[in-house]
Amino acid sequence: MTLKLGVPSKGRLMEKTFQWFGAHGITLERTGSEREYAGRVDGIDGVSLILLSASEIPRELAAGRIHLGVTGTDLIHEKLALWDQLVSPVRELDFGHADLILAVPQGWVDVDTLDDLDAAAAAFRAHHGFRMRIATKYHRLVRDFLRTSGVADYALVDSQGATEGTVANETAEAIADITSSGETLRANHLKILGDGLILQSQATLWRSLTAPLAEDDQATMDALMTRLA
Ligand SMILES: Nc1ncnc2c1ncn2[C@@H]1O[C@H](COP(=O)(O)OP(=O)(O)OP(=O)(O)O)[C@@H](O)[C@H]1O
Ligand SMILES: O=P(O)(O)OC[C@H]1O[C@H](OP(=O)(O)OP(=O)(O)O)[C@H](O)[C@@H]1O
Repeated sequence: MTLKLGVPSKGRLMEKTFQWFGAHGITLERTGSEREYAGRVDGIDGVSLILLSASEIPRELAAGRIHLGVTGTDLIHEKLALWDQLVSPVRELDFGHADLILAVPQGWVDVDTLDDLDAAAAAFRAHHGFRMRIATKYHRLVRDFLRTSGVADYALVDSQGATEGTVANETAEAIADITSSGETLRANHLKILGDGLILQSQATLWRSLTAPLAEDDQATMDALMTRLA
């Protein structure tokens, strides 16, 4: 058997994950053609590389189909109810930093806090006859956050990308998405609510609490943990 390590298959997260493991003497690389999702691990025996979408890594860890995986805190908390019973964080990797935030149009001059948003939501419904729409792909995290904050008069609209554009496109009045430099928010004339920080995320190495470990896998896991410590 081999220990299965799930890593994002493309983009910033893949490159930085490869660099991070490289700095610990473990070489991860893609093999085959540019479009083939195959990979190799050098520098430690008994580990195989599984290239996956960052958003699917939580599910694979939870199902025990991979033993270890790199993905953002945001995706683990969003995709897995009771995440701490299914996975455990091994190391925060100090890249992929992003904040999940709630933002409204810059033109909403009277709305700077969640209390303001709550008042605006009630006024919006009275005026338009439907609930204020918040576009996001983080349904669980946003619902939990707004429940705790006492905001109830809204409807979530699913947006799997280009979320900041939904306000200009008039498919939503507010958004909840991740931000890092803030440029996408500014370019789309949105402002973050003063108390609108939902979650701070970064790329993290997670260990599955459900993946079965054969005896030789356990030895490989111990060796890997020592190398990454
Ligand atoms: N601008 C950013 N700066 C820093 N981290 C980011 C940024 N955008 C996304 N991330 C982080 O990268 C991780 C993957 O996000 P992304 O949305 O790119 O993945 P994905 O949609 O699952 O990818 P795929 O298209 O393969 O499904 C998340 O944990 C997210 O927090
Ligand atoms: O604060 P910034 O540095 O501008 O980064 C934030 C943007 O980055 C992510 O989008 P991504 O590039 O992954 O594209 P997406 O909108 O299709 O998810 C995120 O969804 C924001 O739109």
